[in-house]
Parts: sequence; C-alpha cells; structure tokens
Amino acid sequence: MELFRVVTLAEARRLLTRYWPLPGRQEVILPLLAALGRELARPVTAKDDVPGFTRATMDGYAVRAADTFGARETQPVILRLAGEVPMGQPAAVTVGPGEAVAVATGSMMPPGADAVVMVESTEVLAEGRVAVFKPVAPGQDLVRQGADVRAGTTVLPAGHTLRPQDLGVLASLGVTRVTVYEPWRVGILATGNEIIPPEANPGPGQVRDINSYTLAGLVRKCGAEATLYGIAPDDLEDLTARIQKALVENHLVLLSGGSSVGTRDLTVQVLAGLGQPGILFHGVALRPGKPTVAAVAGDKMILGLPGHPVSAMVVFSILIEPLLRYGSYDHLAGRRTVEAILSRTVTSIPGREDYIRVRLEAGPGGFLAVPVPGGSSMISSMVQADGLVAIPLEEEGLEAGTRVEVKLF
Ligand SMILES: Nc1nc2c(c(=O)[nH]1)N[C@H]1C(S)=C(S)[C@@H](COP(=O)(O)OP(=O)(O)OC[C@H]3O[C@@H](n4cnc5c(N)ncnc54)[C@H](O)[C@@H]3O)O[C@H]1N2
Ligand code: MOO
Repeated sequence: MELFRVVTLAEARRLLTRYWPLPGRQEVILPLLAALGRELARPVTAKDDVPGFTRATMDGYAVRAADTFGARETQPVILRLAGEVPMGQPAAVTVGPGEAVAVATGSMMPPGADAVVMVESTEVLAEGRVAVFKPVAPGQDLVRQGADVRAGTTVLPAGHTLRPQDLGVLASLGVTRVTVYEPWRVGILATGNEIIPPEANPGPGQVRDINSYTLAGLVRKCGAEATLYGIAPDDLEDLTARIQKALVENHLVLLSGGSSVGTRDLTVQVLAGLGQPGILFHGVALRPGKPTVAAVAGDKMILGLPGHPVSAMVVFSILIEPLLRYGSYDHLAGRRTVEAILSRTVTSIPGREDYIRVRLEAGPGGFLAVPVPGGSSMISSMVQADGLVAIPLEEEGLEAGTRVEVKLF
C-alpha cells in the first residue's frame, strides 16, 4: 500500500504558490461593468485630477475665510453678494474682499474664495448683502482639485480584482474599458463507481453526485468559470481521458474522490503520469482533507480532493479559494473572518490542523461559535454551518470560552 507523504498545510500552500498564478492567461479588454470581479492585467494611472475643479461641499456662500473671522451670532459679518455659481457651469464671478458668492453642493468654487459658509450660518439681507454668523477656516467645506485622485498616480495596481468602488474610480477618470485577465477556467470531475447524477435514482450502494455542485458553486463564487466534466468510473483509461480533456480546456482541474489509499484509488496514478513536474504532495496534515493530492503538468494544475463532501469543500476553501480569488494566501481582506467565543470544548489530535464547522449565534458579548455535529460525509453539516474554525497543528483542542476566528463561507 502506498503511504502518504503527508505535508503540513503551510507546506502544501508553499508548494502550490510555487506554481500559482499559472502562466498563460489571456488578457481581454472589457467595458467597465463587464469587468466587475475581474483581475486587472495592467495598472491604471489617472490621466485627470478628480475632482477636476475645486468644488463646494455645502450649499452656502463662497467667501474669503479671513473676512469671516470674528463673526458671531450677535455680531455677524456683512458681506456683499456678488453673484452665484450655477451647477455644472464655470464660475464666472470672482470673490473679492468683503464679498460672497452663492454656491451649491458640488458647484465650482469661484476664484478668490477659499472657504464656504454653509447657508444655515447666514441670512440674506436686503440690497444684495448677506450676514455671516459664524467664522470659517480656509479650506472649509470645499474639496480641492485633485484631492480625491491626483493625475499621474496609479489608482489600481495590476492584479487587483475590481470591486464596485473600483469601477467608480475608473468611471470618475473616464476609463470605460479596462484590460483584465480572462477568468480562471476550472474543470470539475467527480470520480467513483458509486456516484450517479443527481437526477438519477440511486440503486443499492449508489449515491448522488454532490461534489460537482458544491465545487462548481465555490468556483463561481470566486469569479472563476466552472465546467462540469461528469462522473468518471474507477477505470484508468476513462479517468485519464477525461482528465486530459478537462486539462486541455481549463487552467485548473478539480477531482473529487479516489484520492485515498484504497485499492481502487486511481487518481494518484493518473496524476503521476500527466507530465512534469508531477505530484507536488499527496496527503496534508489536515482534518478533514488528509487525502488531498496536488499535481502540476506543464502550465496546468490538478487538485484531487477527498470524496467526502465536507472534506472537498473545506479543502477548497482553505487551499484553492484564496488562490482563485486573490492570487495568494496572504491577502488580508480575503480572510473574511469574524471573532467569536467558542460555545463548547472541541478536541483535536496534535500533528494535524483541524477545521471544525461552526454556526454563529448572538452571544452576550458578540458572536458565539457553536460547533456543528456530523462527520465529513455529511453535507447537511455544511448547510447548518456559517464558517470554519481552525485548531492549530500542535493543539489538543480548544476550550469552551476560547476567542476564535471564524472564517465565513
Ligand atoms: N484506510 C484509510 N481509509 C481512509 C482514509 C485513510 O487515510 N486511510 N482516509 C479517509 C478520509 S479522511 C477520507 S476524506 C476518505 C476520502 O477518500 P477518497 O478521496 O478516496 O474518496 P472516495 O473513497 O472516493 O469517497 C469517500 C466518500 O465520499 C463519497 N463521495 C465521493 N465522491 C462523491 C461525490 N461526488 N458526491 C457525493 N459523495 C461522494 C463516496 O461515495 C465515499 O462515501 O477516505 C477515508 N478512508
Ligand atoms: O480527512 Mo477526510 O478528508 O476526514 O474527511
């Protein structure tokens, strides 16, 4: 029987990042909205200042701040109303000493003014005069040209995944087409003689395919493309042919099942024969997920995930999702964790990293992480869970009341 060369999770990640990102992704130019969730292939540099002109951020009067010094409720400063700046038009009037010009939120600041007095601090008097009841500081209630984005600066680096706010800054700069990478294409193949499609009625010993659907869902949530390659029986030739087809059409292929040490477990045999550099690891000090196998053949990567539905999902979440979604394991915003208090003691075996499923509940001082019962074959335990809690490699468990980080699904 083949023995696993079990690596730690850290080692497995290190091995995968040697090859990730895989080379050869095409660049495509897309209109702004279509680029949401895509990864920029090139940095974007601002050609213009945003805002393109200094503008008021309150409805009121553009003034010279110094003119308002000393203004009080009981002793207003009286300024001459020199005109107004209409929205969306250039400021045609200049603010001279002792003068005020009416502005609205977003209108262009007239030359000569260095602050805005909000309308609530003023009163219009007869004969084109305005009383100011409060002093303003220079720069008050305006945004200077280029204060948001300065022309010439890099607003978004290459490799950045575009979020709604990123589309916003691009729109503000007049960038309506961006160069992004094609999405990662991920082929998904279930294996096992006992696995049947979900629309079929299982005979004795048969089970419906869960993993194709959980994995495809996880892949799509990462913004990648998922294609199902059906169910391969435990047959060397058939399995090899399906994997090869999936590899041609995708960057990454995910298999589930057949990664353990059983006599019919062909996956490793097939992966070993696909090309160089070959198998990166077979076995991770992880629970669930120990029989995970990874290989690289040329510029393609193949992950053999455990057959148990929970294990396949957990391994995807901790090993693959960060790469597909953020290109690395150390993207801080990618962690998506919440702090919670563990509701009961959980045990673990030192020497492997344990991932337990937890449900979040409202506790007295924040979230409570309640471990969800059920083994790694039970998909319903994932349905009940909101996230995962890691028990570190050398710990024997975590006691009730421990502050834990819950990685949300
Ligand atoms: N002697 C040992 N036995 C096992 C070990 C071990 O180290 N030594 N590891 C156990 C662990 S842990 C896991 S996890 C499983 C994983 O085994 P495989 O990856 O080889 O998966 P299979 O044996 O093919 O399947 C396991 C289980 O999952 C069901 N399955 C598989 N694919 C699907 C699918 N697409 N949809 C739904 N369910 C699926 C399959 O029917 C089995 O019940 O091995 C342990 N054994
Ligand atoms: O480690 Mo297996 O992947 O328990 O379920």
